Amino acid sequence: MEYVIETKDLTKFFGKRNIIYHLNLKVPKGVVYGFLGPNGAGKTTTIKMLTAALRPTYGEIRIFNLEMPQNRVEIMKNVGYMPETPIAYDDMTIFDFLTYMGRLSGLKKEEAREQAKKLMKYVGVGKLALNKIKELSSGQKQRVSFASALIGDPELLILDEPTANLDPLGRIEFIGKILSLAKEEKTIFVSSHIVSEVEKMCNYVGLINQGRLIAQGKISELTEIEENDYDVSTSDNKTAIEFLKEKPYVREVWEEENIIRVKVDPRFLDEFFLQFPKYLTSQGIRLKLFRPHTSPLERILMEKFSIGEESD
Ligand SMILES: Nc1ncnc2c1ncn2[C@@H]1O[C@H](COP(=O)(O)OP(=O)(O)OP(=O)(O)O)[C@@H](O)[C@H]1O
Repeated sequence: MEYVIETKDLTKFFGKRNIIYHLNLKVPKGVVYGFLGPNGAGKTTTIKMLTAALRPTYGEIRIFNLEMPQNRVEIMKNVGYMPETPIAYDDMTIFDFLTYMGRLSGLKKEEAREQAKKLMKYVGVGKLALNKIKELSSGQKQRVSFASALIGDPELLILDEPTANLDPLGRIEFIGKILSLAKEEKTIFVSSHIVSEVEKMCNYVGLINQGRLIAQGKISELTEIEENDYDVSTSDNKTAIEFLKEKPYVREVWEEENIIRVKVDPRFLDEFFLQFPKYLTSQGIRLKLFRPHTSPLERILMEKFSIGEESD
């Protein structure tokens, strides 16, 4: 397997505090890798080491199979990086900032200007081109920072909580953009603490908690275990519940705020899946909602993270 990012025993101390413990990240080419963990888990610290903004205490980092930080300049030519706190060039206009960043990445003046215009439009700040960075809202700054990461059409994007300041519509738009970049076979490493967002945008995940990698792999493989609790809503819940109560494979069934909760014997999930919708159709009852009670990734998180346990 070809890994775009690979770390071996990556470890970071701040003074005596061990913040990152023996992290072995493996990010295959062409995946959208969600680096998921709660506040303070160590996501930003890891990302800063990946982009050579911070030196590891020990451990190895290879990006495009080159060692970081020794090959920083060569590696970063092909990496678009969006830091957690974006953009220090407060007095520049958006247009000048993106043109300048294009020039720094080696583009000619005209190319840099053209690219800046295209990217401003792409991330939805075209109308603000002549506004200074310091006049922007944090969501607008985040859009500009995303544009800056896309300069030069890099193969790898490293994005640190890119949606943190976006409004709900901005988040949906952003996820759409990540999905279309994924179609172009870019590798995208994106940190987040929002499970639903990672589920929509990523096909790979690394779960980090208190500086340790707890699980890593394809989301579809990690979440393979079947869920036994389902949420169901129909156009006639009363009849649906009567049917379910009769079935030996239904362990429990009850209704909460118009949603039927069903606990199914895991050995007979197939029967449930086949018989229940068939029965509803035969009775002319419409199925409005049918989903596992807990989202698969959320379930993994709950299993793997010791919830409620405070770090030192
Ligand atoms: N320069 C530093 N000196 C000392 N401790 C630090 C430093 N930077 C980060 N830390 C500590 O390292 C831990 C991990 O922080 P980090 O910012 O990497 O977490 P994170 O997962 O990105 O969190 P968030 O989701 O809140 O951004 C925290 O406990 C933080 O207090």
